[in-house]
Amino acid sequence: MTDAIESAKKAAAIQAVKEHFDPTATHVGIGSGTTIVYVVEAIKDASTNPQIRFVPTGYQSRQVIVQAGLTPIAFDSLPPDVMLDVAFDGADEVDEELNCIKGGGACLFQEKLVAERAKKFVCVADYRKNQSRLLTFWPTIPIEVAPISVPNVLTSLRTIGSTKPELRTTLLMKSGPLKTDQDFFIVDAPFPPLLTTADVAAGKGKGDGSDGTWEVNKLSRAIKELTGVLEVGIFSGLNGNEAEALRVKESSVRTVTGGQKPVAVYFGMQDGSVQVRKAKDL
Ligand SMILES: O=C[C@H](O)[C@H](O)[C@H](O)COP(=O)(O)O
Repeated sequence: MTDAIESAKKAAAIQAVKEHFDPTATHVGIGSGTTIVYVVEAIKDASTNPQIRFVPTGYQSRQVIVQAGLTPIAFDSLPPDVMLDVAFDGADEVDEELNCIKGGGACLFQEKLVAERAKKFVCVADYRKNQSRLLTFWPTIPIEVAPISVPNVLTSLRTIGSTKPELRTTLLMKSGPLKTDQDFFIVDAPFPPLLTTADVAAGKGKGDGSDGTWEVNKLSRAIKELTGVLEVGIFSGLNGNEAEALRVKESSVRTVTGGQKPVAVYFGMQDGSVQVRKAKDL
């Protein structure tokens, strides 16, 4: 990585933590990847609560927490009524409606669990991830699948318009598929650049695959429906604020599922500045 990219990640992390981390927070989600390391550094400097607990999104994430001298708590040992004050994570690509592609580093299932458990989910990234449509620069949708289902899932993905979906293999000396924290595999599926909901409303395509176009949410649901798919690396739909507002409006029972879309994304730019893309209601 160049110094410019690393500096961009760090600048974005510092600003995101400054604006979204309450030093008295009790439970914070920590995502995976290289950018999150700068987030953890900034949180360590800012936290004033010795009782704070950090929920990791996998092995690497837990290592980052522990190496920073902070205390991890497993996702499944969270008391049922506890929502995370905030969850931070990286992203592989973000569109102008704040939909994200994640899973470039093979972490997406636990990342989605943690994002949905947070009152607010905040992403931090460098300028390469800042695009108007998903699948502009980042080439594929990462999908976590049960090993035995790989042939079926590949066939189904081709049927719904993915040109050349592939099982992700390790880049190391050994051959064979890469395994996730769940011991599952990752399939990377390319599609043409995805439409936003605004694109569909403007008549730029049906977005349901029938005319060769896919809208972000529709593609995410279509892939998730395939038997053998554990989770899709598209984070879309509601953000935490929207999910909470819907619960209040419908007087619905609180479920543990919040929003999976970030309320804000911080992009570190090449010139050292930080560009922030926020949800309308923030
Ligand atoms: O699988 C990995 C995660 O989704 C990461 O958060 C994502 O790939 C971004 O990673 P990085 O910060 O290293 O670009």
